Parts: sequence; structure tokens; C-alpha cells
Amino acid sequence: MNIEEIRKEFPILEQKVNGKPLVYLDNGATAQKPSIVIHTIDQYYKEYNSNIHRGVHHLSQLATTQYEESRSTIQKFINAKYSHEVIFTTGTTGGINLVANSFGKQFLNRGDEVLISAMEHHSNIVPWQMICEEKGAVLKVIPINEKGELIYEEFLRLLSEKTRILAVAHISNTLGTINPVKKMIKEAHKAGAKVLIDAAQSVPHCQVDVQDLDCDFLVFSAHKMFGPTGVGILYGKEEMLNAMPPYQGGGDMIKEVTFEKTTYNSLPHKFEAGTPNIAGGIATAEAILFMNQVGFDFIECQEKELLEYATEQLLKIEGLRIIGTAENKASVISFLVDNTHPFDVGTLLDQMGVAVRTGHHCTQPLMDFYGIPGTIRASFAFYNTKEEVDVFIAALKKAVMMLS
Ligand SMILES: Cc1ncc(COP(=O)(O)O)c(CN[C@@H](CS)C(=O)O)c1O
Repeated sequence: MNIEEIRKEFPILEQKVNGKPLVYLDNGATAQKPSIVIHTIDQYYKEYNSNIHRGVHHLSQLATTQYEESRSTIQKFINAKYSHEVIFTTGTTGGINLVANSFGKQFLNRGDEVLISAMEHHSNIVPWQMICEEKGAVLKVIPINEKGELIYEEFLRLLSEKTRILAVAHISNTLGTINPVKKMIKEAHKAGAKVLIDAAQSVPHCQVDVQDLDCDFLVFSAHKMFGPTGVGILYGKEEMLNAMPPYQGGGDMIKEVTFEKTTYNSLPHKFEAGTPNIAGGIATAEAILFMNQVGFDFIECQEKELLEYATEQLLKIEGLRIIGTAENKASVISFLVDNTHPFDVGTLLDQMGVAVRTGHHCTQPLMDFYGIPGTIRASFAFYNTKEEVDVFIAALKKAVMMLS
């Protein structure tokens, strides 16, 4: 598919905002949905809505088959060894909380260390703070440099025999920095630590292969990769997930319940208590099949072009400073303009139909590092175009003029 054919698959891109064509540059917050994803959810509720794993009737069998086939599609998408290593969660946040609590309960003890980085999203900071407080473990933070890159020597220095788990973003949602996670995983394993990769911002943009990475856990959200909200995926190595206690109790996660004792279900259901977002889970597979149809060659090439072009045009604007200038970067640009506040710029851009995000992007410690309250962030997806970048730049120039 060429870019015109791709954009036709996203109905929302035809929308007007404040009378202007929508230019959607907030894909880091959530991506837009292709028609096949929308249709799949509509079709489920119209044709075979029922609960899964329990009913003997036709609709339940159909829904169960579709849901479990989605699990297999996800397994192949991230190249997991087994489909039961794919756990449906509520999102990246849900997945990290599951690992922090279950892994933490089983393997974290007083004086142990959890290692994260200074660029982490709050959902990869707060759950670890909570479990460290509960278990008397210590949270350590890998510092970054002014460009927004991890200081690798500091990472190696902070790793020790006390490090139980390393939890880092593959790609920063605020800076766009791509971290060298494969070699970090190798080093962490040498030190005896397990590794969780927050792949919320990488799965939508590049091929992620969990066996090649050799990570112990990897989490991401369907809504950032063109699927529905309320669905996330936790990948975990079979031996890790089998060694961890359930995270939530309820239906589906049990084998047998008596008032004296309950035995638990096997993987993946041990970690999937209660009725899930069935339609969302099924539609997630369609989002993946759509991405496969577009192809990562196109996705990575298109987004690289957009990043380079947008960066070049932004740097022509006087008083503009880009926050996050890593050598290895994804299509996320955070920036500030002298004598303006991000919120004001974002508001004026919205009046011109351009959707960006402003604020701390759930990375307040990162804002503290730069000594700023927040940034303006443009985050691109493969359906954005250079023409949209031109509209964005013209609107930004107008906004800056109005504010100065
Ligand atoms: C790196 C990273 N890690 C975790 C999350 C949380 O994803 P959830 O689907 O909300 O659970 C996000 C979501 N970042 C959004 C909302 S703050 C952004 O605008 O950048 C993320 O980018």
C-alpha cells in the first residue's frame, strides 16, 4: 500500500478540528485505528458477543477460538517461543504492575536492588517504588546525559550481585531515545539480574523479537500500535511466569477452589483473572495483521524521513530547542520555544487543527533533570506525511509569533 491507500484505512484522518484538517501528531499517546480494527470490534458485538473459556454454546466457542487465535498472532508478532508466554493485560501499565508485584513478591528481599533509568515513564517507576517500599528493596536509577542518552558506564557500575531486575524503556516516549537494550540485557544477565523491557513506544515502530533480545519480560499496549484501548500484552519467559505467583485472584485463574485452599490454573490463564476485554483482544490481532500488511520496511523508512524532515524544519525556527538529541532516535520530537509556555503553544496549534502533546508526558523526573516544567511533543506514525509536517511547522511559526 502507498501512503494514500494507507491513510484511507484510517477514517479519523478525514476529520476536521476547529474547521481545519486534522494533523494528528500525538501518536506517542495513542495511535489511530484502521477500519479493520473498528469493524472487528463492531462485528464481535453484533455477531458473536459472549464470554470466553466457560460457555458450551456456539457463540462462546467462537469467541474463545478468536481470542486464543489472537494470542497466537501476538506470539508470532513478537516471536515468542510459546503462545502461553503471551499474557493479556489492561495495558503497559497493567503489565508492569503485574511483574513488579508478582516477581517482586517472589524474588525481591530486603537490600535487593531494582534498576531503572532516568527517562522512564511513571508506569515504569511507581510500581517499582511501591514494591521496593513493601519489600525493603532499593530503587537505583541509571543517569542520562544532556542528549538524553543513558550513561552506559554508569549502567555497568550500578549493576551488581544485588540487582534482581533491570526495568527500562526500549524507546523513550518523551525524548525518542532508542536504548541499546539487547546489550543491556546481556550485561544484566551476566550480573544475575532479570530484565523487563517497556516496549510501549517501540512495538508500534520497529520489529521486536523477544527471543533475539532474550528479555525475561516485555510489555506494550495495543492502543499505541493501532489497536483498541484497554488491552496490553505482557510477554514473559515460560520459566519466569511459572515461578511467579498469580497477580489477581478470581475466575479463570483457578484450577479448584475450596474454602480451605485454591489451586491455580496453568499459563497463560494463571495471570488472567476475570472477564477480559474480549473484543479488544480479538481486534489487537487485526491491528497486528494490518501492520504486517504495511510492513516494517515502510514503517521505519517513512518515520525516519518524517523525523529528519521535521527536525530540520523545526531547527530553522529561532529560539527553538529540541529536548532529546540522541544519536539513535525514534520519531518523537520534544521541544521548547523561548519565551513561550508549552501549554500555550499546544493550545494555539490545536486551534489550527494540529494535535500535539504538551506537559511532562508522565516523565516528571526527566523534566526535573532538564529543569523544565514540560515540553511540546510531536510524535509521528507511518500514516503521517511531509505535507502534514509543513502544516505543523507553519502553524507553529504562527503560534510563536502570536505568543511573542
Ligand atoms: C514508555 C511508556 N511506558 C508506559 C506507558 C503507559 O501506557 P498505558 O497504555 O497508558 O498503560 C506509556 C504511555 N505514554 C503515553 C501516555 S503518558 C504518552 O503520551 O507518552 C509510555 O509511553
